[in-house]
Amino acid sequence: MSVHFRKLALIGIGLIGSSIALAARRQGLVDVISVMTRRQETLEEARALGLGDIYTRDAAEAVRGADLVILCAPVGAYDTLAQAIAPALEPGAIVSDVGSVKEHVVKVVAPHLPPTVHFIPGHPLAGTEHSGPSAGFPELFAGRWCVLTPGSDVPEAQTARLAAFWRAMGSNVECMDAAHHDMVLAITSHVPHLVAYNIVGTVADLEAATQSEVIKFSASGFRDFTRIAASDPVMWRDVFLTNRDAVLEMLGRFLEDLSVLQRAVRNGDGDSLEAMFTRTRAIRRSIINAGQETAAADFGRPHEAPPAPETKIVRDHGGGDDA
Ligand SMILES: NC(=O)C1=CN([C@@H]2O[C@H](COP(=O)(O)OP(=O)(O)OC[C@H]3O[C@@H](n4cnc5c(N)ncnc54)[C@H](O)[C@@H]3O)[C@@H](O)[C@H]2O)C=CC1
Ligand SMILES: O=C(O)C(=O)Cc1ccc(O)cc1
Repeated sequence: MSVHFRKLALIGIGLIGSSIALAARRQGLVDVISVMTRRQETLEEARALGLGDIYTRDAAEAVRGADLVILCAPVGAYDTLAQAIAPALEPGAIVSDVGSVKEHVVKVVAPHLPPTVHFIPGHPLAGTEHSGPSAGFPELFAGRWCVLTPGSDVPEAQTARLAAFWRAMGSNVECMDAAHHDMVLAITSHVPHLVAYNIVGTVADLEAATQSEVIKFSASGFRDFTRIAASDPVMWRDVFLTNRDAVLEMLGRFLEDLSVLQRAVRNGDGDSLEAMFTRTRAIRRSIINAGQETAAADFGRPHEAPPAPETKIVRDHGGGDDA
């Protein structure tokens, strides 16, 4: 299905908004892109990057005449933004979003919208730990899933149009119920981020001497948590404020399972540990087979020349210069 929109309004222009601008432009999916953000500095950054055609800090002005509006701000800003755009929305427009939670979005956005628009919440399951307009790139959505959660009142043809827009940017698209989305994402995304924030936070609280060793020897496992724990603080604050029930449900299960592992370690129960680690290895293999990760070591990072080797002899019997 070929797809084309006259005017795309992006409300918020960080990693996701800028990636949509670049991908939609590259694929020729829109004639005009209007860019709205709250801060003048971010607007100027977007302008310097050439992400749109119209730049404004006025959300209503951005959506006027738009046949596709996508909210791309942290979800905590949605209520105010929906109120601001509602009076200026074009009848027949599709209003969507990219927020990481969906039930809350329906709750705070839908009541403000006129019945003449089609509200189809969305969530591209694609991102990085970087934020802001310069973090975006047009390939971000390629091969990744985008979940749409249309209400039962939305005509199928409108959902099909939005799905075609995401497919044209390289995404696979699946529709589901907002509550189901929030439960699935709680365990695949939200709890893993909480665990990463927690383990990196534990290190941040260690005394300075131990902390510097953790940083130095981080490639032993810790490093891979730090990428996730470097994700945008405002965006993730909003996720945990707005998907509380599903996160608490999945966190409860996680903590129960962690206790089982704790007992196995305490009891020296090697059979249980090995059985568990064998099951988890199989999960990673299926993610690779599904094309959602590469099998390359180091999370597919290109290998750079390592820094010059440093050898240090550490004595555990105290004293002396160990250089
Ligand atoms: N970062 C990620 O990996 C992913 C994020 N998302 C969702 O996408 C949305 C945007 O996230 P990112 O682009 O990563 O964030 P970001 O921090 O890179 O960009 C957010 C942008 O929103 C705008 N903004 C912030 N507060 C605003 C306000 N009060 N009013 C108007 N505009 C405001 C600014 O333009 C800012 O650059 C969030 O709702 C997030 O849950 C979805 C998938 C992946
Ligand atoms: O950077 C990563 O690994 C992510 O997990 C990206 C991400 C963050 C938030 C989402 O709602 C979807 C994808």
